[in-house]
Amino acid sequence: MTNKILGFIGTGNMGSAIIGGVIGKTDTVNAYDIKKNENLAVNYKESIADLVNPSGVIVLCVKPNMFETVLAEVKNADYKDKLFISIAAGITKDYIKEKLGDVKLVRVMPNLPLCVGEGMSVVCPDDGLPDSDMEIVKLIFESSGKMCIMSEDYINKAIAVNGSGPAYVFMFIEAMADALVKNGVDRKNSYTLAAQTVLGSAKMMLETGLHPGILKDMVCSPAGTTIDAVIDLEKTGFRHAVMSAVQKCTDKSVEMSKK
Ligand SMILES: NC(=O)C1=CN([C@@H]2O[C@H](COP(=O)(O)OP(=O)(O)OC[C@H]3O[C@@H](n4cnc5c(N)ncnc54)[C@H](OP(=O)(O)O)[C@@H]3O)[C@@H](O)[C@H]2O)C=CC1
Ligand SMILES: O=C(O)[C@@H]1CCC=N1
Repeated sequence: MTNKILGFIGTGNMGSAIIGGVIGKTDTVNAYDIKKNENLAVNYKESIADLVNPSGVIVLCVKPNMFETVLAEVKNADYKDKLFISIAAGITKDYIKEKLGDVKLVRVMPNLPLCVGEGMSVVCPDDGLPDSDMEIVKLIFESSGKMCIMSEDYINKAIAVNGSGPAYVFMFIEAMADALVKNGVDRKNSYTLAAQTVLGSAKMMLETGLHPGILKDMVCSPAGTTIDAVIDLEKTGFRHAVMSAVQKCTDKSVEMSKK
């Protein structure tokens, strides 16, 4: 529990996912968005200045292309001693400090599964950030999943797995389900089979701590069904396709960070 007032700018996919985890863990959650999400139990303010002035912590959850506009409005408020948390891809801490000066700043790359309490957030704090501020960051991002602390130097690499990765996983689930549908299984059961299989496999790896190769080998019976699928996946370049996609995503993050 923190007695700091949290203020969210942007309550779309990610703003609302993060808010969902912190509701009840702090006295007040305020928000500003150009359109209100009536399903969120937050106090919407009418302007960015109205949001920033009473807040102790400001979480920036707008798209990267809105940062210039939003930070210009933040500058019209009482913002100097506040803690800022930015979750945007491609917006560096240097960029924010260029606009706001030397504010207390933490860059975070969270992911969409925060909205079901199974998020993975990469947290890049400023050197020397007070422990009390770090406690708030932990409160926010550990309420809806796991977090790890890294230097900002690694954030473009991390984004390509924890930030963007859910999209690839959803595609994998969809592909497995489509294959079931081709073989006559109904859609609903196909999605449940595919999604629960991904969930269970991920949970097993995290809970056992075993190497993924060992777990894969446990599924591949000699002359059984799985090894035929594994050989086909290797032939069609499955693992290369994933590694190449992750690299493309990293390259895009680096490119976005140059602007
Ligand atoms: N989606 C994801 O999986 C992840 C996204 N991120 C980062 O999170 C950030 C937000 O992404 P996401 O939640 O998906 O985006 P959304 O578009 O869902 O949410 C952004 C919200 O901000 C609103 N908005 C636009 N302009 C302003 C403004 N000037 N002031 C206040 N609110 C405004 C948007 O309204 P409107 O829709 O009307 O424009 C929208 O409601 C991005 O920077 C992204 O890089 C990080 C990790 C994962
Ligand atoms: O696609 C994007 O730019 C954002 C960042 C990570 C996930 N979605």
